[in-house]
Amino acid sequence: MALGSQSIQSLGSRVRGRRVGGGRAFVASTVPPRGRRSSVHCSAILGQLFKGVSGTGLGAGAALEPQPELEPEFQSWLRGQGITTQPLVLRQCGREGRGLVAERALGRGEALLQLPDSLLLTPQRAAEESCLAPLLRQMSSEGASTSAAIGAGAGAVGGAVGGAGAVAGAGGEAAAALPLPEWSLLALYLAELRGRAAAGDRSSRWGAYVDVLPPRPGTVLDWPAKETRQLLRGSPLQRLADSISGAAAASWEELAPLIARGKAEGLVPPHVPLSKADVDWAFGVLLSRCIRLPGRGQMQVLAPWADLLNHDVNAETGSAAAAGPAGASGSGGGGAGGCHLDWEPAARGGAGALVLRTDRPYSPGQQVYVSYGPKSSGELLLSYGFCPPPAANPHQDYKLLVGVDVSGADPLAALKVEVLAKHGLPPSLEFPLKLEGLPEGLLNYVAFVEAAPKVPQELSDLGSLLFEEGVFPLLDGTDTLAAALKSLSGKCTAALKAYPTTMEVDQALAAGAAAAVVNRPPRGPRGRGAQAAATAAAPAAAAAGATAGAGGEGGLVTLGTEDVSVSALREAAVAGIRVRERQILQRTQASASAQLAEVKRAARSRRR
Ligand SMILES: C[S@@+](CC[C@H](N)C(=O)[O-])C[C@H]1O[C@@H](n2cnc3c(N)ncnc32)[C@H](O)[C@@H]1O
Repeated sequence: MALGSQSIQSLGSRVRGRRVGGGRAFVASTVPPRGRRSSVHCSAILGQLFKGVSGTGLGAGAALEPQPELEPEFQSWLRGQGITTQPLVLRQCGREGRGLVAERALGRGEALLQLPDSLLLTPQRAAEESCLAPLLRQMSSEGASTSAAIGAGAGAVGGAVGGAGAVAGAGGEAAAALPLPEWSLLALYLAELRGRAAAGDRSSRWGAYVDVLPPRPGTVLDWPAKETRQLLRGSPLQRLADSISGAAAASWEELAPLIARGKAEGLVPPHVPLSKADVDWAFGVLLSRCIRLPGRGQMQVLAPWADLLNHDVNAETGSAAAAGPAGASGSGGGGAGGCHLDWEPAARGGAGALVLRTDRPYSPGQQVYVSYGPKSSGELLLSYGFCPPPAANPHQDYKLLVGVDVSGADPLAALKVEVLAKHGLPPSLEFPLKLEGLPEGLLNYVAFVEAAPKVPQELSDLGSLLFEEGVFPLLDGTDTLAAALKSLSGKCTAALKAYPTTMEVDQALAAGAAAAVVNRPPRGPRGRGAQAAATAAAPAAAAAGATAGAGGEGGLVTLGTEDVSVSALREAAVAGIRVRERQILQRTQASASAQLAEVKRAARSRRR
């Protein structure tokens, strides 16, 4: 599924003439295309969403108290690789897990991190260092490159990855030489590294990095499939979950025969399982930590140390575009605010480095954030395992899928698909409905796919009028704008009916979790063993805007005074998302009805 915001925007930009909603309260909104995000932003202020709930106690301007070094082996490895970790220090940042904090006062525009190429786990490096390197080389020389299936599927994951917008197919600077999509190469090598680490094999230089990766990244890939279906029923998030798991499955389909061949040829050391479980874990790590570098041709990499930056939605304020550590993109420097993370060729005396540039001054003790991109709370939940309160997330939306009915019920379907293609539009599109207004171009698109002209050839003129001139004509005496508004209203009704729960139930579910969490004082710093459960707890804890203490084993975490299963926490987070989605649908429906009434009134007065 490739329902890109790029298409939505190009559609919007084409629509001229009679604008719908323009100048009214219900105005058009669009999403920046993933591929063109040009900056990553960070903020030192704990997000509004999480005000006062960080377990670190590190508020803006607080002095940084000395603490024992976190992940000392990892940090000593970094130093051994020539990295100066200062002036950022690794700290436990409450519910957000580990994060990077300013150790001293930082000035605006300071170049931090400075990771050289040798410290980036690139797809090329993964291919070269993999135990399957001989096979991968052979594939490269045979020009095997990317399979279409994976390219398409993984692209969907990539979009979720770190907001990576990261298309997992050939994308990086050395893409032409890659035997497999970037995504698959990284997953393959990461799975091998995990196997080696588990067996105590310290031969890889990445061992210290792999040791600090989360045992359960907490993405939707960790959710039981049945639970995912139940939880997301009725929500457009189900499509995102499907595309993420579909891409992971497609990638595994591609890797499995290669791994089997490598084992048969004795290339895989006996202590390295390269199991599906290890590859699945690697997909989760990539989904939540992979970084896309515009400065290196959109290459996706794992970047130790840089991938310890947490997300703050406010970190993108004041700038045109953003992506996250996982999608960290930033060529172009961004707008007024926000850190900028990207490969800078001139850094390190011209050798090049991954650089994080501060957007403004920071006080000692302030956490430095980046934005993982303009993502809804559901997108963050599925891709990163945490869920900011949807009502406070400016990127919260309801992704409405609109498309030509290709089931056979519409006799004009083939012609419609053809005309849409002529205008550079796909047969179906996701439009991000928001409380503030309709996505630009939505009504034009709906008017077209719903049209049923008596003379099919009229579709061609209709396409030109709607998409090139932004004009909604009369078609066989029917006002196409009125028809689009009516259809939109109907779609909202249907979407509202598709939820398995009621608004009241969802409000209670979400509020119940929030109350239980808020009533619970945060616990002390977590140990490594508690991390998996804590990560899983993050969604509802974040949904509640508070910290859940990490508790017991076997999927149990402590929430309020009770031990509840991680499933219950996810349920509460998703309930909070459904509440917001419903509000968006209701507002859209009300607005569509009001506009429809206005259109009818105008038609009546024209007739008089
Ligand atoms: C790129 S890593 C950042 C480092 C991470 N905190 C760690 O300890 O490894 C992304 C993960 O950090 C956590 N995270 C990042 N931003 C967060 C936020 N605003 N709230 C809660 N968790 C967050 C999530 O677990 C996410 O999957």
